[in-house]
Amino acid sequence: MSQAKGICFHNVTLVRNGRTVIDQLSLELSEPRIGLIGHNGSGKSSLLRLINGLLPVNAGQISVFGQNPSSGPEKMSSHVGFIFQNPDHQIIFPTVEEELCFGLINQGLSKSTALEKVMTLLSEQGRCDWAKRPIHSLSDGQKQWVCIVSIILMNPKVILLDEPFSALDLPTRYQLLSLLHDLPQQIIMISHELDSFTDFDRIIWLEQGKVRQDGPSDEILKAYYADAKGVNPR
Ligand SMILES: Nc1ncnc2c1ncn2[C@@H]1O[C@H](COP(=O)(O)OP(=O)(O)OP(=O)(O)O)[C@@H](O)[C@H]1O
Repeated sequence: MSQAKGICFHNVTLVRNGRTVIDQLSLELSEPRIGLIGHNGSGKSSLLRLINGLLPVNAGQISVFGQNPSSGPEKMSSHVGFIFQNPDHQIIFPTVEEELCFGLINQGLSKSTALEKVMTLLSEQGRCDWAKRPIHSLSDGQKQWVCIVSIILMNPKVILLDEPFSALDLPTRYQLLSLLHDLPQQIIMISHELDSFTDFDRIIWLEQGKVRQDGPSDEILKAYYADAKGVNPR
């Protein structure tokens, strides 16, 4: 298994509640933009959770930039940022400023340096006035923006997004997609909104914890649509 360069799965199996949900999966994930698709329950979220150590493997090995995710999500946080579907599962502080400072302070920055970084980024985004805003006053899209920005501040090597747009309207989705589009980090994203994968390098289609198809996004999305419409019944 090649190490250090990126994310590698070698014969990985994950069992949840007695059911095999990732089945002897071997993958190298090195492209800058990778999409994960598949029907409900096919194992997409489980796969992302293996990468940042939220779930431990039952068999096989995973290497994430040379590190074993079994060291746990906190240890992985300098390499891996995770954005959940529901921002309320991620946000823990009452104001935007406190939420954004938290990860940086966890990474060892002083409170004042963390605040300086947060204010610089808010200013770059034209949102200085957001610093003191109570989280409960934000819409779902605005909360998701805070989650994405909090991950960007921590500067991980890869950002994992688990259906980040499912509760958002179209304009908010496009704003967040444009924010993600310009980031230098590798992105691995799950979405059922397939037009979110415009410009992605690679799409992996999961089925029952195995790869059904894997390749350039146009090709795989076309096959997925055709399958869903029953054009290519198996
Ligand atoms: N917390 C859990 N405990 C036990 N089993 C779980 C848990 N979450 C999911 N599973 C099981 O793991 C399998 C894969 O689920 P997973 O959430 O990874 O699929 P998914 O492809 O992300 O689905 P969806 O598109 O519905 O989000 C499913 O069979 C599901 O029942």
